[in-house]
Amino acid sequence: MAANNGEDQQNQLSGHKELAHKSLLQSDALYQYILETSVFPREHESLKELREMTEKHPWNLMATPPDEGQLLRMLIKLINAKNTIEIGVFTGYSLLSTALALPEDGKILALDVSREYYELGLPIIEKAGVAHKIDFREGPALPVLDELLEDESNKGTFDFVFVDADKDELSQKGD
Ligand SMILES: C[S@@+](CC[C@H](N)C(=O)[O-])C[C@H]1O[C@@H](n2cnc3c(N)ncnc32)[C@H](O)[C@@H]1O
Repeated sequence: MAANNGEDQQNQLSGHKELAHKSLLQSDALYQYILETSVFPREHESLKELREMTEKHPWNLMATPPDEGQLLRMLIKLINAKNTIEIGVFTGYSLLSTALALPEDGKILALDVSREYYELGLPIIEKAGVAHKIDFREGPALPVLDELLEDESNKGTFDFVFVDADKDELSQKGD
């Protein structure tokens, strides 16, 4: 990763404060320490670019924080996931984390009611060379999941699902 200058670091610090509200950790200072010493040094340069672009968006608090992005990456690698579903893409931070963690022939069915959000991050995803792994579909996730469930041939084909939208309703589809 390229070394940060002072201004870059200042920008990152202001980003931490907003992201810390979503963290499981109760202490902003501890969260910031973890980001600086463990998360940011391991963050892929395309994820950094996407995160910094998203921080300027009025709905930036919707974005997956970078520590969770790394957890996703770890889980995907641990189970050797190949075929995944993501529900709730926004600008694509978790989607890009997943795409980077998957093998070259890995696939993500990515669902979001807004293509507009997805297209904000798409140029960065394309530059990272992983757009071919993504099948983005615009619209509510539930009908797509129902369709997948109806088709018996889909049984056992998905090995990882990240639900980051409408969790109450969609959790009923967890089986
Ligand atoms: C918390 S954000 C997702 C954050 C994203 N995972 C990231 O890494 O930045 C929730 C997203 O879910 C989308 N959404 C809300 N309800 C939905 C639904 N029923 N089906 C699909 N997407 C939905 C919203 O448009 C929004 O982009």
